[in-house]
Formats: sequence, structure tokens, C-alpha cells
Amino acid sequence: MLALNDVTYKRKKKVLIKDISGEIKQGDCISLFGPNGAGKSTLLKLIAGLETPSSGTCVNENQEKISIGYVPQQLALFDHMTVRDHLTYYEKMTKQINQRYVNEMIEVLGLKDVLNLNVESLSGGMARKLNLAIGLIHEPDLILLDEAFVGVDLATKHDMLTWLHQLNEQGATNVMISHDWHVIEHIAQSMWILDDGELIDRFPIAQVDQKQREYGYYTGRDLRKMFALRR
Ligand SMILES: Nc1ncnc2c1ncn2[C@@H]1O[C@H](COP(=O)(O)OP(=O)(O)OP(=O)(O)O)[C@@H](O)[C@H]1O
Repeated sequence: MLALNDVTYKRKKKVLIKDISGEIKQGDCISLFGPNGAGKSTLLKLIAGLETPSSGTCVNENQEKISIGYVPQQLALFDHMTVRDHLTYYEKMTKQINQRYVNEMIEVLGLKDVLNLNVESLSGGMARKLNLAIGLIHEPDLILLDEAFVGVDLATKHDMLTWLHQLNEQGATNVMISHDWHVIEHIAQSMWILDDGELIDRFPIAQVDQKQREYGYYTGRDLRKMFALRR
């Protein structure tokens, strides 16, 4: 679907992403993992096409266009608009006509009861759910999630993960950033480990126990501790 070839990204002379190569195949569910400042969000923006590599390429291997749903870490919502107005606005903008899909999404995310509320009166978790709904409203082929589950209660997180898993099984491709082991182990098929702008490892989720033992000996910054926090 997408091939990253020696992607490097610099900002103000600082190298934020160093020479990353990798392939994202249709139906993948990849978790980008690593300490704060490792470059995960920057890599996700490069995959989304929101940033351009300083060198190297990010190539769409399909002939047909890929629709991308990018859910940023920062909420991109309008305080004085209702939940319903947000959804209607983005439905129109993305020309989404599959009402069944949109209704299912509203149901799963528990947004039904807050449709008439303004964003300013939503709880933090609710606002995050609306942020996710907007990013996914057009049934994207490639779903890119940057910390989409922060502050979401456990029951809703379970429903969201089940739904994302279902979309993944229907053919959607998922690349997500999460520090939450519950999220990673529930849906990720593989992990890409970033540290200091480099892709230092990638492995199938089935190897996570073995990798946890290995990273016990890793001398890098926070990775050992991050794995240690896994139950
Ligand atoms: N617009 C920018 N200008 C300059 N430096 C930036 C910019 N955006 C990010 N950086 C720097 O790039 C590095 C990687 O940031 P990035 O947000 O990609 O990391 P991250 O792994 O997603 O971190 P976190 O887990 O904290 O979200 C950091 O050192 C950050 O300070």
C-alpha cells in the first residue's frame, strides 16, 4: 500500500526522522511505539502526507487513490458547534453518503446522547471520541491514529477497539500511536519501535514477550522502563 524508502525529515537543521524504510501493507495494524520525542507523530504526519520528507520517499504502491483518515493528538473541534453539526459538516465535506456506517459509528462511540450538545460542554473523553469520529467519517482505507484513546473510559475504549478491529478485518489498514498496552495488545498485529528518530526494531505482536525480555537489556533512554510497565 505504502512504501517508505530511506525517509529522513529535518526541521530547523534538526534531524527528526532518520533514514526510515518500511512497508505498510493493506490490512496491517501497526503500532508505533517509543518514548516521548522519539518521532512517532512526525512519522505519522509523513505517512499521512501532511509533511514531506527532506530526503527519501513515501510511495503509494497502489494504482488507485488511498483515502486517509488522520486523527491528530490535538483535538480539532469548534467549541460553539454541536456534535451533530460537526458530523454533518464533515459528512458533506467528505461526500459520505453511507448513513449506515455513520450511524454505527455514532452508536459505537456513544455519541448518540450528546448529538445536540456544543463541544464546549463535552467531557474530555467525549470530545476525543468526536475527534475520532470525524477522522473516520469517510470510511478511510488507511486509518492513522495519534493517541486517539487518551482519556476515554474503559467501556468505550473496548467498543472503539472492537470496532477498529472490525474495520481492519474488512480491509482497512491501521497505523496508530499509543502508549497503552491494553490498546496495543488488543488490535496491533505488529510493532515498530522508534527511538531518537530511528526505527530501531519491528516485529509481529506475537514476539512481544521475547522483545520485552530483550529490551530489559536495552541501554537506550526509556524503552527498558516502557516495556517494564507491561504486565
Ligand atoms: N514543528 C516542529 N519544529 C521543531 N521540532 C519539532 C517540531 N515538531 C516536533 N519537533 C521535535 O521533533 C521530535 C519528535 O517529536 P514527535 O512529536 O514526532 O515525537 P513523539 O514520539 O510523537 O513524542 P510524544 O510521544 O511526546 O508525542 C521532538 O524532539 C520534537 O521536539
